[in-house]
Amino acid sequence: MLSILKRLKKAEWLQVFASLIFIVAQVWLDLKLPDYMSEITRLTQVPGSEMADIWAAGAKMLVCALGSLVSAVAVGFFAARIAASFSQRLRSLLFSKVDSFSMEEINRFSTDSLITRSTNDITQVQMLITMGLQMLIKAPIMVVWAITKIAGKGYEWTVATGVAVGIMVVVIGTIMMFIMPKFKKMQSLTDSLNRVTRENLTGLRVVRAYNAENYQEEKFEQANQELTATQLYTNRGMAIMMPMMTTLMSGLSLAIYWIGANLINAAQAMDRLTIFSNMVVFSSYAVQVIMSFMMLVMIFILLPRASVSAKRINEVLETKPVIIDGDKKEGKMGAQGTIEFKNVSFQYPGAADCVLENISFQAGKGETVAFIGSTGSGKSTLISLIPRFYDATEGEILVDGVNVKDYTQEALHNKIGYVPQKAVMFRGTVSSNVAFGDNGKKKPLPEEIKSAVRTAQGSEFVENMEHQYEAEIAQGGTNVSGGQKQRLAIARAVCRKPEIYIFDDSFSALDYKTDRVLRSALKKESQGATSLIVAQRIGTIMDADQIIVLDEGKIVGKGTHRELLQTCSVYREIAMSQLSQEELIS
Ligand SMILES: Nc1ncnc2c1ncn2[C@@H]1O[C@H](COP(=O)(O)OP(=O)(O)OP(=O)(O)O)[C@@H](O)[C@H]1O
Repeated sequence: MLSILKRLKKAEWLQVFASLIFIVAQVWLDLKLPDYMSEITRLTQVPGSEMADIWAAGAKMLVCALGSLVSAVAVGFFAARIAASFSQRLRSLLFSKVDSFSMEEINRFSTDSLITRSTNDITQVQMLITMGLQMLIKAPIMVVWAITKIAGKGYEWTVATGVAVGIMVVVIGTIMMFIMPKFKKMQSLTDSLNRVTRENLTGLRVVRAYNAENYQEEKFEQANQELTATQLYTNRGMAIMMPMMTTLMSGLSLAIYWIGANLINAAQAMDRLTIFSNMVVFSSYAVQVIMSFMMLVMIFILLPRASVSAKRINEVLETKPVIIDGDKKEGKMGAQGTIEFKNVSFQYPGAADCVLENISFQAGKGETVAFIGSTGSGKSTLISLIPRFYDATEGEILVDGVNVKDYTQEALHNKIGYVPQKAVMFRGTVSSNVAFGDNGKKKPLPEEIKSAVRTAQGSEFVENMEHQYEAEIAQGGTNVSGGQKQRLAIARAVCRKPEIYIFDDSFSALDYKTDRVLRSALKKESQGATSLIVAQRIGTIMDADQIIVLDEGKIVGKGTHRELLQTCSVYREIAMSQLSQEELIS
């Protein structure tokens, strides 16, 4: 918890200090009240007291109470401000940290846990700061101050208070011992609940189509049940604790009055009034002591969960991304548009075997290199190494003659137009999705956006939409078809005017005709740009300058379509399964 508080800014520490002053003022004013109460008690008992004196003491009491109220409001105000601005900053820090993560870190934490950490965990810390600042500081000051006030006012009462505090410590300690570990479990159970909910919502169509609602509900119920059981356990602990505390408080007041009654009985007549007034004051202070402990109990309720949350937030913030930026912004002179893999091998983090082994090839400027192979042969993995979604385990990948690790990621990504296997759309408009991101150049003009959509064969459907290029795109592109999403994703890459295109099976949702027309439009548009295309269809890649055939992570064939038909049995097999005899020899 403390390590996360190190991230508080100077201005926030100043506000903490200001709160401290108000808290001390509040405690002082609260502890002043019993003194006036004692004076009023004394005045009412002493014959011949002036009514005006009673009014004066009452007025002072009122001023103290009002002062305490103002201080409490001020502390509440500061606490809310500090907590809100601190959590706003934590959210931004987490967001940009997660943005800098490679797929390895994202997979390590899991998307669901990263969402819980950026939302629920920060709320826990925010709650602790809001409540804690008021209680955590106030309670100890109150306890110490109240104890010094009651010291010496009668050892019988002090013993009674000591016993009550002793009982309370034992009760709190025992209950905490049982419920603390449960608080720790609660956050990871929230992760699970998020995971099941997210999985269900993203896969809703499949869930419906397969009548899997019951199965999903069972999974949700299990996660929900576990979280509920843990919450019930902790809440029951708290439910026992609170009435015990109030009983203890009432018991202590009773004990103080009972002891007081005995002391008054045994005392001389002239001492009775002093004992009575001491008793009134003592019982007020003793209640304040117990109240302070109760406040600490409240903190104990929040603290374990918030400190688990703080630890989880810190884990993310302190993670050093495995992908470290280089400092180069430019490639080698004369090597622009070239890509070279030199003996590249790759193993997914935690996986037992290499997914890619000893991959070497070169792509010259303006060339099209295609990758084909059976499912799981490593095609997507291979091309994901170029934008450094992962770093190669062995070997080197050169873009424009420079190792990808030596570039700043921004400079590297500015060179690339990447179209993923599954087209990703963001909530916004057609234009905002096509002109997405930054490529280090000027923002594209509306004409350029239109031209990119035209190249991607998307003009017709976009212009048929209401508001055309300003038509709304729902989150995840749920209001456009799979093929339309792919076209917009391709238009996004075209609009970027990159040196290198990477198409990860990006033509699969297009019909054969559109696929062909799109590729020829793309060829015209992207003259001079190097293209790497992963495809399942031979038709898509037949014209490539170089086709690389992958099998179980190894290159088993390299050459043009015609060459491979002669030399590579794996390629021939794929080709024969897709093309007619005429197409094969044409
Ligand atoms: N994040 C990951 N962690 C561990 N292994 C992975 C991960 N992603 C993919 N793999 C494994 O790597 C291998 C290659 O996967 P990849 O997605 O590169 O294949 P592919 O040739 O593109 O397949 P497809 O044609 O089906 O898209 C597969 O065996 C897959 O199980």
